[in-house]
Amino acid sequence: MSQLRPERQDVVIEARGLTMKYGSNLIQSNLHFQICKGDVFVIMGGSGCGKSTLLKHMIGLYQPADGEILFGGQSYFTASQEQQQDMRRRWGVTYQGGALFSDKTLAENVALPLEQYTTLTNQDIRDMVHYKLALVGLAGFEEFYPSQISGGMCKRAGLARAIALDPDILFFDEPSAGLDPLSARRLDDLILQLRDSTGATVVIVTHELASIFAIGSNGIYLDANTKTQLDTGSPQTMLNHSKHQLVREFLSRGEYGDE
Ligand SMILES: Nc1ncnc2c1ncn2[C@@H]1O[C@H](COP(=O)(O)OP(=O)(O)OP(=O)(O)O)[C@@H](O)[C@H]1O
Repeated sequence: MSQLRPERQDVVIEARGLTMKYGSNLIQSNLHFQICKGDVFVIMGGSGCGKSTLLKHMIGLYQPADGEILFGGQSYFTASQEQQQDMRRRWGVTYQGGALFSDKTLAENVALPLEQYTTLTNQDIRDMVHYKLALVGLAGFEEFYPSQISGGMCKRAGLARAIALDPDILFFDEPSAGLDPLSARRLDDLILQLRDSTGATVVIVTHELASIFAIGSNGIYLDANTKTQLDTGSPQTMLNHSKHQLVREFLSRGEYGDE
């Protein structure tokens, strides 16, 4: 089993004995990890090991088969409806491709959570939308539809929507999938910049080794065969010191795996 980091005061998310299943199909069992404030926590592992599934459990889309995920000590599934709404309000989620509504402009897309969760006036919402789009480098694109901008811009617009409510935790599923290396790098920089300017904690599913090392401060490696975590900690530490050859191989694209 992997090493847990020592207990820290600023733990934002903690998984304890988390087991995830679809019906009777076991995906991962007995996961333990801690994510601290300001971490960029990377969920890693081979195809189909359950990375997206873990993210979906974290945001309350699926209930653990066993164990729990705690946010500041509170499980989403034992929280009251009011607490659940409050938790969701503090999460910003972006899916692959940005998942924008194609029949809405960028401004309308970013305005949605503000309309849903706040009592801001229309003018305040317009100002906030303008500010958030400017933060991700999309000032002036308010009236564009997703089909009129590039894939990278769509992802940035998705990010603007995710940060609309100034979330404490940002969740990303494969944010740079399909982007050219330069755009992927810019997205990484943007994620770090937003983390630094908002103080948010970031949880990210990614296959991109460059991203893993550029932005990951902490993470977990899930194994599809044994259906459990092989390691947790910083990607660099795992690369240099993981006792699992598979983890070192994964993080070095096969070049650093020999025992
Ligand atoms: N809604 C679902 N219902 C049933 N099985 C599912 C569901 N979603 C995913 N699975 C299965 O769970 C396993 C893990 O899927 P998941 O998408 O979490 O893996 P992943 O590590 O994110 O994969 P990839 O790297 O290929 O995106 C896969 O075998 C997948 O077929």
